[in-house]
Amino acid sequence: MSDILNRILTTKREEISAALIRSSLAEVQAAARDTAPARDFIGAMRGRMETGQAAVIAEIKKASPSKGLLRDDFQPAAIAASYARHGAACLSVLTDMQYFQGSADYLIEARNACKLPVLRKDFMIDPYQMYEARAMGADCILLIVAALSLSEMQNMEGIAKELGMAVLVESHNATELERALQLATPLQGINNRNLRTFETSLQTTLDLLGMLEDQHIAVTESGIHSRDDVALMRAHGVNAFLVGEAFMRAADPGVELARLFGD
Ligand SMILES: O=C(O)c1ccccc1NCC(=O)[C@H](O)[C@H](O)COP(=O)(O)O
Repeated sequence: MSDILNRILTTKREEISAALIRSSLAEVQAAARDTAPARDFIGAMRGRMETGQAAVIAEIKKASPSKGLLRDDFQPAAIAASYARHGAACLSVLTDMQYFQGSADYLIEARNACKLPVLRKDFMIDPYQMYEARAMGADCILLIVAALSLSEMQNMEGIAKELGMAVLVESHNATELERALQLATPLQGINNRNLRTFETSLQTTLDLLGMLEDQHIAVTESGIHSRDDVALMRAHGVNAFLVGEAFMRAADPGVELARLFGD
């Protein structure tokens, strides 16, 4: 496991211990079950692709370990509304505080500002976080194969299903993808970022694509910056994208989405 992932996961374990003192598992489970039903994340993705469009998961991320602060003028509700106006299929909102300057409040504000389904982008290692995610309104959660055993992922996928949330499973290499493919979710994320060097290479997606089957949706994640990047992916049949930095650095993130993905 990379150093950065190790550090993040250590922080997550500390955060979960602290959260359990504030609210018990039973309390968070009750809050999750009291929340309005989840929006259809996979349906929104498929809806775009069925009409020949790219399905873009547009990310709301203030900062990142690899790039530091990405956006000073950070207003999640305004960004979400702009993404919705300019054709995003779904949102991804970073809720990790320590490494990404994210927050649960940002997810709540972004989701309230539009009708798009929302991914809670965080480092999920414990079922507690799944109930927390649903209680804050998340419609989808991320499972990072590098951070979890197969049985942990299967257990968490089962809880997501019970709560009506979709699962995006994320791999960085063929060994991870073999494990990811043992889950039921069609949403298979391939992350182009090497977590040791932080370099991104779209070749990672191209190398792993052949392992997926017709029922899967390949989501290429990280390092999409230009219309050429989008065209390269689409030429290889990849029509689902998770994009953060390129949008966050633009004056209007939604306008940049339309520029990268428009005809
Ligand atoms: O973005 C990082 O620096 C990072 C570091 C360590 C673990 C995960 C990290 N990023 C999470 C992501 O997967 C990206 O936010 C997402 O794929 C969007 O990537 P980009 O378009 O390159 O911002």
